[in-house]
Amino acid sequence: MWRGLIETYRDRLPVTDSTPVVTLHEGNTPLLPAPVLSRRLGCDVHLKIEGANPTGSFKDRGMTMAVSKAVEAGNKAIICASTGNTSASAAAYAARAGITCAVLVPQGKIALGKLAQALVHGATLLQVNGNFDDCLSLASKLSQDFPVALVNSVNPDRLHGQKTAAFEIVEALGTAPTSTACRSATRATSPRTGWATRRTPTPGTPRSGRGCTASRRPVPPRS
Ligand SMILES: N[C@@H](CCOP(=O)(O)O)C(=O)O
Repeated sequence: MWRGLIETYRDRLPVTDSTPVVTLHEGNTPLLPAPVLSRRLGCDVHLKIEGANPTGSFKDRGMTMAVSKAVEAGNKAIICASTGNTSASAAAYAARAGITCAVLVPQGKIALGKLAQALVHGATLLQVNGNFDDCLSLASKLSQDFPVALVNSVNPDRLHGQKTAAFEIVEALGTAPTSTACRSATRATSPRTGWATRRTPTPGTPRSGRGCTASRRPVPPRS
């Protein structure tokens, strides 16, 4: 049975035997061949279906790490700024860990379905009269002034979790892809995914011969 990212990739993550693993069995998402896009772009395109994660987004990859490490450090509460997916994920993992989750959202600028997920999982919602950056500054200040862990992707543990998508991609393809692309909303994830695919051992393939560029630009068509 799939036991979630931390158990699967613990040799490549900053965890020890004493790290409490907070998991909803995230990861192991399908890598779907995309024939229409492949024809249009002139190369083999695969789509990683991250919506198949427990709360419906790739954020769960990072959140299993961030919440596990927050609990390991003795935190009884986490905080995040969000416009949607991060709040749903943070709330679900906090509920799993039995700790408090506070979510700062820009008033009127959050996806309602995601807001509902956060509330259903018991998060405390603070609406801020400002934009996402204002929420993040406030969340960051609160995490400095109070014993509460910030779980936005400025938290390096989040990025360690999110890089695991690369391990799954390489395992599914049997080799590193030429290029990975993430939508721009995942600023922190794109370089980290490229970093990880470059460093994932691929049996039978010289590692140095397989480059991977994390890019937000489409892959140029083959001539
Ligand atoms: N669009 C994001 C904003 C938070 O990003 P994060 O990478 O810091 O979690 C969201 O889902 O709220």
